[in-house]
Amino acid sequence: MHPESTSKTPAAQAFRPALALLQRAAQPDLHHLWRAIIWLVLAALLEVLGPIMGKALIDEHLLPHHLDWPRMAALLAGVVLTGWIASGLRYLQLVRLSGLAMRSVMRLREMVYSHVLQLPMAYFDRAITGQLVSRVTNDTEAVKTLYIQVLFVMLDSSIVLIGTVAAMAWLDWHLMLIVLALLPMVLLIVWLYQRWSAPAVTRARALRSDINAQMAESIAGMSVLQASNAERRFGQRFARTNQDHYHARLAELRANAWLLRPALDLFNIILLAAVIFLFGQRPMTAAEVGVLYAFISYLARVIEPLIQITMQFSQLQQSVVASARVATLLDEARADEHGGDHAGPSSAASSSASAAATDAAAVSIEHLSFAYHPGSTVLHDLSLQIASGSYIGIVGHTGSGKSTLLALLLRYYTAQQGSIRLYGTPLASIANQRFRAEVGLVPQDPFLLAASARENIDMGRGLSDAAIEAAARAAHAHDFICALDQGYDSPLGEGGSRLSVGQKQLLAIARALAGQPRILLLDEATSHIDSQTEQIVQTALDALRGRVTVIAIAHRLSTIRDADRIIVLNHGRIAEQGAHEQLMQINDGIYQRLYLLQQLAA
Ligand SMILES: Nc1ncnc2c1ncn2[C@@H]1O[C@H](COP(=O)(O)OP(=O)(O)OP(=O)(O)O)[C@@H](O)[C@H]1O
Repeated sequence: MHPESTSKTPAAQAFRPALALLQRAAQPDLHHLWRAIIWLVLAALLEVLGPIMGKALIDEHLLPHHLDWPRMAALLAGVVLTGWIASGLRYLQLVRLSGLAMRSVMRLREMVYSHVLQLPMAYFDRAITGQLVSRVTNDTEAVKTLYIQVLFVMLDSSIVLIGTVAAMAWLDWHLMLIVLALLPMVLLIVWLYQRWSAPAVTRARALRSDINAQMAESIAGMSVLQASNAERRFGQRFARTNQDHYHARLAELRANAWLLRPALDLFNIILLAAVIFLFGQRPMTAAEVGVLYAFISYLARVIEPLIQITMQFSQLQQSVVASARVATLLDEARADEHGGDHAGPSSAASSSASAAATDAAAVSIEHLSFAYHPGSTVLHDLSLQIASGSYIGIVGHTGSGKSTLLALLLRYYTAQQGSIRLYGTPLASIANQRFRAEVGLVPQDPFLLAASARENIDMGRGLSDAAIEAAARAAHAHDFICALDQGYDSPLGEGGSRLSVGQKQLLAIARALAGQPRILLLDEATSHIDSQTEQIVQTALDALRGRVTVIAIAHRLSTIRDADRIIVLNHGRIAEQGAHEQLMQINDGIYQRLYLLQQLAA
C-alpha cells in the first residue's frame, strides 16, 4: 500500500469521490453556483469598501474638523449601505444555493434508489436493510448540509477573507504580513480539534446507522421477536447503542466547546492586542487613527470567516464521509454489469436468437458448478435438459441446492462454471426486459406491496384490467379478490396482512402468470397452504401444461407427483431423475425414502 494512503484520515480519503458525486448531482445546476460566486465576490467587495469609507470619514473630516456635511453624509450612508446591501446579496445567494442543494439531493436520492433497484441479489446477501435505508435518507441529507452550510459558508467566508486581506495590504502591508503570520495559529487549533473530534464523529455516524438497522430489523421480525419474548433483550440492546451514540455525540460537542471555540476566541483577542500594541509603538499621526479603525474593522472580518470555515470542518467531515458512502454504493456494479451482458443485445437480437432456437429445450443446463463463496461449491457439474411446456419437479433434502439452482435460473447469481441456456440462448445474453418477461417466479414467501390487489398483480407493468383479471382467474384468485370489500381495488395492508397465507400465494401466482411467462419457476409455492388450496393451485398449474414450462421446487411431494419429470438433488448433484413411478421403483432411493416418510407422517 502507498505510505501516504495509510496516513490519510477517512474524510481525506473520501474527499475525491465525495466531490465527484457532488459535481454529478449538481451538474444541471452548476450555472447557479457560478452566479452565486460572482454575487458573493460583489458582496465581499462592498463589505471591504465599508471600513475604507469609514477611514475616509475619520481621517478627512472628523479628525481635521473638516465638516463637509454632504460628503460626510454620503460616506456615512456608504458605510451603512454597503454593509446592508452585502448582507442582502449574501442572503439571496444562500437562497440560490439552498435551491441548488435541494435539487441535487433530489437527484441524488433518485440515483441511489434506482441504482439499488438494479443491484445483484448477491449484494443483498450482505447488505443490512437499515444501513441501506440510511444511505438513501440520512446520507443524502448530509450531502444537502454539505451544499447549504459548508459550501455556502466556505465560499462566502473565503471570498470575504481574500478581499479583506487584500484591503489590509492596501492600507498597511507590514501590519497585514504580521496578521498573516499569526493566522497559521488557526490552522493549528483546527488540526488539534480535528484530531480530537474525528474518532467521535465517525463513531457517532456508525452508531446512528446501527440504530436505524436495529429498528428496521425489529419491525421486520416483530412477530418472532414478541413470540420469543425478546422485547426486553432487544430494548436493552437498543438502549446500549442509543447511549453509545449519545456519548459519541457528546465527545464531539466537547471537542467543539472546550477546544475549538475558546481557543479561537482567545486567538481573536491576541490578534487584536497585537495590532493595538504595534500601533502603540508608532508615533501616532492623525492619518493612523483612520487606518487603526479600518484595521480593527477588518480584523473581525478576517477572524470571523476563519472561525466560520473552521467551524464547518466537523460538518464537512461528516458530510464528506456520508457522500463517500453514497458514492461507494453507486459504484457497486449493477446486476447487468456482473459477469455477463444482461442488458447487452437488443430484444430484436435475442428474439431472433430464440426464434431460431424454438426447437431447442426451454432450459438447457450444462456442466453447471456454483459456489457462493470460493471453496464451498454448492452445485457440482449439473447437466439438465428441460423440454418446452413440461412440468418439472425439483426435490431434495434441505441444503441440497434447490433454491440455488432456481436463483441461477433467475440470474440472481452467475455460475462460475458451465452454462444455462433458455431456448438455446445463453442466459447472460438475453436482454433484461425480455428475460424478466419470459421467466416468472412464485417465491416461497409471496412479497406483497401495501397496495391494492390490482396493483399487486400488475406490479407497475401497466397491464390492462382484462389481463389482470385473466391472470387472477387462471390462478384461482379471482373469487376471493371479488369477495374483498372493494374487489380488485381493495388495499391489502402492509405485506398483504389482510390476506391468508394461501391467498397471498394465489395472488403471487396470478402476478407471475400476468406477465405471460414461457417459463414459470415455483419455489415451494405450496408449502404454506392447506391441501384444499393446494388442489386449487394444482389445477391452475395443470391448466398451464404444454403452454408454459413449469419448474417447481417442492418439499411436499404430493405437489409434484404428477410432474413429467422429478429431479432429485443431493449435495448439489443430480442423484435421481424420472417420473414419480420410475423413482418409486428405485429401492432405497432418496425419492422413495422421502415419499414414504411423508406418507407415514400424513
Ligand atoms: N445467499 C447465500 N450465501 C451463501 N450460502 C448460501 C446462500 N444461500 C444458500 N447458501 C448455501 O447453499 C447451500 C444450498 O442452499 P439452498 O438454499 O440452495 O438449499 P435448498 O435445497 O433450497 O434448501 P431448503 O430446502 O432448505 O430451502 C446451503 O449449504 C446454504 O447454506
